[in-house]
Amino acid sequence: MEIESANCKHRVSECTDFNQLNIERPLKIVQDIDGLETLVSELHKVFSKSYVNIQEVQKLMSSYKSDPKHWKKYAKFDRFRYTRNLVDAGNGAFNIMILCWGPGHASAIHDHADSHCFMKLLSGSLEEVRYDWPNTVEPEVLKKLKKPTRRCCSESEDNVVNKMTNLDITSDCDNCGQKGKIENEKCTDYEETGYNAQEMEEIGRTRLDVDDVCYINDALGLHRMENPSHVDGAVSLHLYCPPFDSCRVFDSRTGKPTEVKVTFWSMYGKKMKRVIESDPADQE
Ligand SMILES: N[C@@H](CS(=O)O)C(=O)O
Ligand SMILES: [Fe+2]
Repeated sequence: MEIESANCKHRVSECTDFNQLNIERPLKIVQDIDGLETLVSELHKVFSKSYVNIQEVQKLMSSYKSDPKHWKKYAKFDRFRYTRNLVDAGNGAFNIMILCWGPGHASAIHDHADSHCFMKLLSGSLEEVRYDWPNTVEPEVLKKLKKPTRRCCSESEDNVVNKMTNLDITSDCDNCGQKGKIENEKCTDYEETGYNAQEMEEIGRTRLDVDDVCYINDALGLHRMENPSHVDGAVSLHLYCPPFDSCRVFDSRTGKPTEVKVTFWSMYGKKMKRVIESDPADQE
């Protein structure tokens, strides 16, 4: 399947072919959408169709040239952590928001709740750090991809060939109780903490410059974003489809996931009342 035919109106795990999701590099195309409002209305047009391909969304986002006068009313910073500022709720099909990163602000390692995530840098610079999924957590998309596993009691000799990641979740065999290989080999922390801890593996870093667009979904791994500047803020534009209001954050030392709510700092340019709860804005 070609990249053009990936329908991002659906959750990532509902896509029928996963190879096309692998857009790893920031896209650099400069065209001429002349304002954020125009971009949003173009996105509405695209998402009113039943079939929306990933590249179409990426191209649209690339076609808009960032200009602070278009988005400054949404750019509300906090001293302590990055903020999420809703621009448009996309008629329920997507949401688009502006994230403001103060100097040194970073997100925790997180997933994207089985949604497609497009991101464009509007100002400053950001670094994306990608991670492999920890062996102990299986995302929806990989459950779908997984072929029948070889069982230790030899009911099935099917080989598991997982092309997307080395995800390897093993557990005791239901029939004979034999322990999974990974569990036997890597259980040093398990007895003390009750959790099979494993340091998370970094699989790549990408520096984003202004107007670059990149894309991630759970099939491609986990990530965290960081504003590497200790002086300047950064502003990014994020589009999620379908929209989500919670995701998982991961402890980089153990891979342990925690479900967190994601909230908005402002909506449509108006600051929200402060609700104290955790989200992926926690610093490393
Ligand atoms: N996905 C994160 C921002 S980022 O670090 O990609 C969020 O929506 O808060
Ligand atoms: Fe993210």
